[in-house]
Formats: sequence, C-alpha cells, structure tokens
Amino acid sequence: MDQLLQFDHVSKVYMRGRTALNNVSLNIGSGKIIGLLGTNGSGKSTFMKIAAGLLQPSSGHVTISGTPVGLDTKSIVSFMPDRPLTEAWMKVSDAVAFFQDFYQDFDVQKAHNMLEFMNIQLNDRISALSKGMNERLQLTLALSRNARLYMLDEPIGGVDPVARGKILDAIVEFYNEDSSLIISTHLVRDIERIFDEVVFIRNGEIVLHDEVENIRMKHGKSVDEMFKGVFAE
Ligand SMILES: Nc1ncnc2c1ncn2[C@@H]1O[C@H](COP(=O)(O)OP(=O)(O)OP(=O)(O)O)[C@@H](O)[C@H]1O
Repeated sequence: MDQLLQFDHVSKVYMRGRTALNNVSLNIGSGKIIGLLGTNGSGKSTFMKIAAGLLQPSSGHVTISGTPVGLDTKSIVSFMPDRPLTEAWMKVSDAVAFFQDFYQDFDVQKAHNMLEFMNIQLNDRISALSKGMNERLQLTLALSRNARLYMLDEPIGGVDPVARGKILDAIVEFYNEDSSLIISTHLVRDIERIFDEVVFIRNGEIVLHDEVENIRMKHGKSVDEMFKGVFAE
C-alpha cells in the first residue's frame, strides 16, 4: 500500500501545558476514506491542522508522500476546517472565484457540478445560507481541488439527518478515488457506511486503527457500537 500521510511520534502541547496529541504514530495509505473518530477535545482538529501545515508539532515528524509538511505539501492537501473559510459578504460566485484565484488545482467545472448537486445557486449570498447549506458550500470548495489528501473537519457537524445524507452522497459521488480523504466526526452512526478505515483518538492518543471490514469481522460490531464501547464514560 502506498504511504500518503505519515505521523512519526508526534506530540502537540499548547500553551498553558495542555497536551492535545501525545506521541502519535500513524500511517495513512492512498485511495482510502478514513474516519478520524473521537469525542470532543480528543485531538482531531489538532491532528488535521498539523497535517495541513497550519500548526507546528511540539515534537515528532509529519510527512506527506515522503515530503515534510510545509509549503510543498500545502499544494497537495485540501483542508476543510470546522469554521468557514469564506466571508459573509460574499456571494457563492465570489467564493468560487476566490478559490480559483488562490488554488491552481481548483476545478471550476467540478465546483459548478457539485453546487448543482447541492442545490446551491452561484447568485446566493453566503450570509443567507443556512448552516447546512453553508457546510455543503465549504465541502464543495474543498473537494473541487485536485488534491492528493483531503481532510474534512466535522463536515456534518451542525446539520439535520437529511442534509447529512446529502453531504455523504456528495462526498462519495465527487471524491477522487486515487486520493485519500480523512473525515473527523463524533457522529459515527450516520457516516460509517462510507469509511474504509477508522482511527479512534482519545485524549490525544490513537487507541485503534483498523479497516472497517476487520472491525465487523473480528468483533462482530458496527463501528458505532465499537466507538460507544471504547469511549464510554
Ligand atoms: N489553541 C489552543 N490553545 C490551547 N488548547 C487548545 C487549543 N486548541 C485546542 N486545544 C485543546 O487541545 C485539546 C484537543 O483539541 P482539538 O480541538 O484538537 O480536539 P477535537 O477532537 O477536534 O475536539 P472537538 O470535537 O470538540 O472539535 C483540547 O483539550 C482543547 O481544549
């Protein structure tokens, strides 16, 4: 299996001494959809921001396709943070133009196809979009780049079950199968159908990394059941 993302003994300690990642080592291969699963505050966003080059680890090394995370890897990683990257004054068409200017690998045709699938009009004002529609827009912008690694931080966080279904359908429909996609969430039951592998992260430590098929075969459980067992308080 091609190694795409490699975390080698990575720790992150924020100011005031809070350890968000503790000695994390993890390899993610190409062509997979991976669920990064953990409860609030477990370190999911920190993991993604480090892989996206937005945060420096306190110790350890992170590489993407063998290249240390930095300017060179930013062009092959598309990250959808848990807060919108767009501005409220923009129309959807402004956001598309902004991404097109900013990212050489942005595929405008794909963005238009996705917007149509998502029932979003280019003329819509971003400030007038509901939370769910805004998540659909952010997802469209992130997936319309031709990246090697996509990371979506809580893409279905604030939306109702119907909108969740639509967002998951869009991910499966528009995801480029040669790349990998890491999705962080704690809404495991709604989303597990699209995962090839899952990573459980608890208190900044990886407590499980396995193929979904193995979890079902070895433990006779769904990922959601396994998640509830591991994270029971
Ligand atoms: N900028 C920061 N400064 C100090 N501590 C932080 C900062 N960002 C995150 N933390 C802490 O690091 C830990 C991990 O946070 P992180 O946001 O990575 O978790 P998460 O799994 O994404 O959580 P959630 O599901 O709630 O978004 C938490 O204890 C959090 O309080």
